Amino acid sequence: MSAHNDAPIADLNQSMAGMNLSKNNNRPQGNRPAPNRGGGRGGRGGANGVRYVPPHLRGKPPTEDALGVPAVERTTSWNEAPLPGNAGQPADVRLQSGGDNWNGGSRGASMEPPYPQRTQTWGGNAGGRGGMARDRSWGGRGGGGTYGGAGRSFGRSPSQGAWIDGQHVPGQSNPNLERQLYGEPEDKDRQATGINFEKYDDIPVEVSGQNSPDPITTFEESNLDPLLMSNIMLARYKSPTPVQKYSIPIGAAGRDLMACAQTGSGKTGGFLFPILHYAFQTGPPAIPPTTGGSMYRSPKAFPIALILAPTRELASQINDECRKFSYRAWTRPCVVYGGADIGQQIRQLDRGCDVLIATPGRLVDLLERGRVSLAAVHFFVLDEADRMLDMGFEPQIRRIVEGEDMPDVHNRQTLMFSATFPREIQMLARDFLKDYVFLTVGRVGSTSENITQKVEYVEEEDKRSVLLDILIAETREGGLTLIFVETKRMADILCDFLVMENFPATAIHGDRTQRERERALESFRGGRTPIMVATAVAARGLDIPNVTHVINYDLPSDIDDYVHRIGRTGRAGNMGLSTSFFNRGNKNIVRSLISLLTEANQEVPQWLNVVSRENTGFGRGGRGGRGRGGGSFRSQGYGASSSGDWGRGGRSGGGGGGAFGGQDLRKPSGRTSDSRMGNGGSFGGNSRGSGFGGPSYGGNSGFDDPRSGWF
Ligand SMILES: Nc1ncnc2c1ncn2[C@@H]1O[C@H](COP(=O)(O)OP(=O)(O)OP(=O)(O)O)[C@@H](O)[C@H]1O
Repeated sequence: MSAHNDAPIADLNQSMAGMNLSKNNNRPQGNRPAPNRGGGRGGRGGANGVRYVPPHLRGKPPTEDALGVPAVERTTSWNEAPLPGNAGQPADVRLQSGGDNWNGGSRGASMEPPYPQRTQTWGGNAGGRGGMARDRSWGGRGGGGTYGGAGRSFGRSPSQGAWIDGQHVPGQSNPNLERQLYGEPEDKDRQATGINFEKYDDIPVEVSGQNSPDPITTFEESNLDPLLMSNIMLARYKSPTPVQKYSIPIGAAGRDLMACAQTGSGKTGGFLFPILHYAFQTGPPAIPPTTGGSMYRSPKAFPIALILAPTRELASQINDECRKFSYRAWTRPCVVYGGADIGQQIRQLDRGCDVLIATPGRLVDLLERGRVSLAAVHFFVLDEADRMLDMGFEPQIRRIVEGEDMPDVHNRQTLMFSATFPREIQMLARDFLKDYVFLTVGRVGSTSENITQKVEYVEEEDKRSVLLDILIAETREGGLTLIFVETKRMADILCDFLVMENFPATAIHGDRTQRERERALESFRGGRTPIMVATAVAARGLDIPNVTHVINYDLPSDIDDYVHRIGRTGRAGNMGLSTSFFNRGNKNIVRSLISLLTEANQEVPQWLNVVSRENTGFGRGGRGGRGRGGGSFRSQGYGASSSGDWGRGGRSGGGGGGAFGGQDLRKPSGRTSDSRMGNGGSFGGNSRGSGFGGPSYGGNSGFDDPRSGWF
């Protein structure tokens, strides 16, 4: 019996009657004993309908969450009450419920109410030892079956497909679940494609690598598995994005891929479609004989695909996408990440895990506990690959890839995706790839032209008032505003400030608990707090519909981080706006910022060009060199009251250091008399007397390495 058959128990018994249980086409008929646990727990679970209560919740009132934590806890933020869809349940409670819901996910739509009693039985109706094993078992007695068969009774629902006798048998349609997974056409919390979706096709694509397969132009010609196609149609994807046009045939041809495409252009589908196509066509893998469990060991998950992502929220989102495209299929996605109850995640893994989405730290933990084997991994994916291979993560990635039982590079398919890919990381990435295709849609690290990018000169001390100006002027119309700051502390401070000013804001950063992070994201996504202050933890990958404005309150020091941050808007062909506050602390980014703006046909403020030209002098004021008293940028008219347009005359007058060059920059392009640009800003003047690059700006005070909180 195959452990991957997750048809309902009753249906399964029927179908088993006519099944040749000994036939198992693509996996070894191991002579391992079936773990006692499967049958045994079936017995304990008893008949259908008995509700399983996890050990740590037994005897507790149902009002407590799955972690045993009371529902009420501190939120610094506005209105972070649970979403109606979640009915007061934190994500971890969702993990417990409905059959197709067992992976949870950050969206409130993760519930599958119709089948709770089935999915929470343990061992199913067969009961006792002879029943279907809960776990993947290895040809054991009592109908335990072999891996990949029908033994996974725990958590199944009628909509879960199965792999029976070498055939993929899709589960039954479930309109409720469909609504939850795919939403209604007009759902605001789903990313609808925007008016510029077709324009993705105008972006030049470059492919290098030997014998790269031809791209497809439509889904219809892709030869994707019919069930996957039907799920893609349910998701209302009409045509593939450029990265998908290439990655689908490249993936199907068994090739490795390093793909670089702009933010919001469908890279997630770019790797999920080839994985799921393969899985739906070939069924469960054979478990390598040396790595299976035994009756004395804990059960292990043997995913066929491992997808690594840098943040919990992104991992959760990929899991949601995977669930969407795995609807009615035999495959079960599963997500594990830090900050959440590991026991809960282990229970999820025990129920079956075919596509594992993980953050590296938690995966290493589970590998060390022997709960996951990578021996059956056919696809290894690094999403945000450049981030995953930078100094923060690289050792863990190497440990996972090289220090465990994952097939070597020649015996797996490796796919890497990102919107940015610094050259040195590309070189490093080669360690994990073989004969790969390198795909670029647009220039590596370019931004989407769907994002209108503005850069405003704002001194540090003026940022708050400028921000308020922007937020007040914003005609929100249901749009969401995401504000990036550099430190966790600043995220809290700014969020509190906005709340005090009566703006509905929340915050997300690495010092908040996972529950707080999830709630913040939910309340932002749902529009109850349409302003979210975030650190870099929210910079990559998050696909939140209706983010109409990204504000870089603090610019990052790395241009690639800028690309990812502003990429939270202007996705899937929609238009978006980004505003970045620039001041002397950001001189490091100026040149690359100008290149990026120019390339994306964005307006480059004249003053920014001047900053760039004078960059060599830009940082010297602090050292008391050029800045002292002379050559003040501002005294030459930038922000001087006489210049009118540049604001209010600055605070400190010119001359404090600066040395921004001696040009008259009055009336820079596009400025009106609003207060932002010159709102006390003193480009050359600096009341602290430190000049450009002085210690107060862009320094590290209060800076927390965002990496420390990424898990
Ligand atoms: N073929 C398609 N047709 C319509 N919508 C699509 C298609 N492919 C992806 N999308 C939608 O586009 C949005 C962005 O996709 P996705 O999150 O995969 O982008 P990405 O390239 O991974 O972005 P990032 O670089 O920020 O991670 C999602 O809401 C997704 O559902």
